[in-house]
Amino acid sequence: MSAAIEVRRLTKRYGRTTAVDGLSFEVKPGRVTGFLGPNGAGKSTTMRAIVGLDRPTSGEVLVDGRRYDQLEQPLRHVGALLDAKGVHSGRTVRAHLDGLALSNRIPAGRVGEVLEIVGLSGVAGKRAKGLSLGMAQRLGVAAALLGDPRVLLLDEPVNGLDPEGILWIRALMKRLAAEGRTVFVSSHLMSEMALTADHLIVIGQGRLLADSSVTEFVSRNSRSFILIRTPEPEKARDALAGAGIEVADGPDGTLEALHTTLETVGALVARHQITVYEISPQVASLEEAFMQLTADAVDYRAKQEV
Ligand SMILES: Nc1ncnc2c1ncn2[C@@H]1O[C@H](COP(=O)(O)OP(=O)(O)OP(=O)(O)O)[C@@H](O)[C@H]1O
Repeated sequence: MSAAIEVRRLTKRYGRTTAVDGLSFEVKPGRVTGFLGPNGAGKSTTMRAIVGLDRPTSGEVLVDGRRYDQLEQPLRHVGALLDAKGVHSGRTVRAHLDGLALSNRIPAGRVGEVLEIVGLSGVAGKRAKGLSLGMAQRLGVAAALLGDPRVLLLDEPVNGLDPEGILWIRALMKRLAAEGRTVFVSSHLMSEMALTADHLIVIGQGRLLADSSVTEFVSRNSRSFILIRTPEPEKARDALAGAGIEVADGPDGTLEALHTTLETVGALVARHQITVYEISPQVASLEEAFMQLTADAVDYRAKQEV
């Protein structure tokens, strides 16, 4: 399937700060693609470049094969939720969406539909600027959906939502992807992406660190082992080595048996009559894997050219 978003050698500098540094990747339809990176990694800058709000210093970004400013009716191609702070309009929720529909030649009837989708029909007459952050997020999503676009960009949509709102946005993103749309969603939380995304683009300091399915990312980056706590570490180490099992030193004098199973280690210590206080399977969390991958790239000020 061809890509709906193509980022090609994108670089964006603000003065001496390089926010995005030669970044290339593609986002495909029919799945949720998570855009992950620590604070200041360049996610928002990349998303703003996709919808033409930031001009690349070099490189280009295409949506459906064209630059955003070449799209005839951009809102019908791509819908974006970029500013989590919500709408400051003094108009009502419905009037705000009516205005957007009118200026983008979208039939007025669509406003009622999107209000229904985001669950705001009941507050359509309320002033937009008085909405809670969670409701403002929903209004932002309604605006993004207004043109029934095939491509959706959501910058940290979970921010400010309560648990029910979080479940709602996750389900909505999955549904939109299942309809064959391209859903590109940023987050600085790996745990959130693990629950929502099918595919991951990971960046740090404006550069690509990973472009893979979530499953691949987990198997490549998470470390699992059998933890052994024993007063006879030397004996245990010899027994494991004798059975061809790789063993590493863990914290507090523990041992870590790699690429093996709980059953194998259990049978081995029994056969060698080794006293053990604990044998347990351990899996490094995805969050740890992500922190590990991005550790060198965390820099809240981004790279300064000297
Ligand atoms: N308009 C701007 N002027 C100057 N510097 C900017 C501007 N926008 C972004 N930056 C800088 O570019 C870098 C990348 O910022 P960006 O907001 O794209 O990162 P991010 O990954 O979205 O981070 P966060 O998760 O904190 O939103 C940061 O160092 C930021 O300070």
